[in-house]
Amino acid sequence: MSNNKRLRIAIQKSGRLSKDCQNLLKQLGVKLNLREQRLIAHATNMPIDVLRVRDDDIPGLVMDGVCDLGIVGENVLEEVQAERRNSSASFAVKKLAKLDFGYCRLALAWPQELGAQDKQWFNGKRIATTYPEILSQYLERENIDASVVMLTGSVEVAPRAGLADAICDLVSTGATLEANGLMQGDTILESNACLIQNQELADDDKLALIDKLMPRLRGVKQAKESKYIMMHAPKAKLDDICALLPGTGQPTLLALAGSDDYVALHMVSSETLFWETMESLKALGANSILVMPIEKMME
Ligand SMILES: Nc1ncnc2c1ncn2[C@@H]1O[C@H](COP(=O)(O)OP(=O)(O)OP(=O)(O)O)[C@@H](O)[C@H]1O
Ligand SMILES: O=P(O)(O)OC[C@H]1O[C@H](OP(=O)(O)OP(=O)(O)O)[C@H](O)[C@@H]1O
Ligand SMILES: [Mg+2]
Repeated sequence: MSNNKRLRIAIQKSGRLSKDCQNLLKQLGVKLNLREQRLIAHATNMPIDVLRVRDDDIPGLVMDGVCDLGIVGENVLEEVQAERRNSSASFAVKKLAKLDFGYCRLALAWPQELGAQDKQWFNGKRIATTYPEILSQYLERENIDASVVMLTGSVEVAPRAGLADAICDLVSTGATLEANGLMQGDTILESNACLIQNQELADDDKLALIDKLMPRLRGVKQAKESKYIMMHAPKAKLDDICALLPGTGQPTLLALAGSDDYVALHMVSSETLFWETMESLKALGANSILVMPIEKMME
């Protein structure tokens, strides 16, 4: 257990999740002095320390209580959980939130020249992956008798190198598969980054700090999805205009200096305005239509 009085958060040191994790902490109001080479960064305005490590180590650090919180891909979390379930190490964590970055999927792929294949094709084949536990569970579920070849990197070259017949790897744009002449098959897992907490965390001050950060996290997410919409709207068409606006929120109507026919209409919407809706609003006589991003929100 961490007996440090400061809340310890583990994030990826350098890789796909690093920038997004740093941005998130900044949006939550955590001021960090991140010097590139430092393993631990201390927040200057809250009792928080950020540990920067390899993503593979993050679930274990949180499960063992070395860190109180961690941000990691669900793919890595599931793999480590399955690994630890087989040994007698602790594997439970509390998933506090699924985050809106780090999206990727774990998918099967094989050489393009073999053409489309069904699941039965994998029987007797060798599949290279960095996620042996997740893959084995899938194979068992689907009743496929294939062998798993564990590689920690460059999985895409395995078929060409003769190390395996197929692969099971992370895909986001599909560019890496294409560059290696591979064809994508079933998705085994869809993954986002997530925020996890040590399950046995009992320190009241740390729990209170997490309780303070969680509404901020929700606020950041909500703000990202929301827009502030403003326009000048003809009074005579207000009902038609409101019917076109997304969401159920009531707009604010303000008098427009020098005009008896128009009002200024403002509203916070949970979604953006599509061009088509803006054109319809304009056709009803609205003008000066603005759709603006929102930085922070608290309801
Ligand atoms: N296109 C993508 N490919 C791989 N991972 C992605 C992608 N998009 C998002 N991710 C997520 O980012 C996580 C980290 O990916 P990255 O490639 O930086 O890991 P890594 O090479 O294992 O880094 P580390 O050195 O920390 O072990 C992945 O586990 C996954 O959750
Ligand atoms: O579908 P794509 O958009 O091409 O992304 C998929 C690739 O990205 C990841 O590797 P990454 O680039 O993070 O490098 P790494 O394997 O060295 O970690 C992953 O292992 C794939 O190789
Ligand atoms: Mg890693």
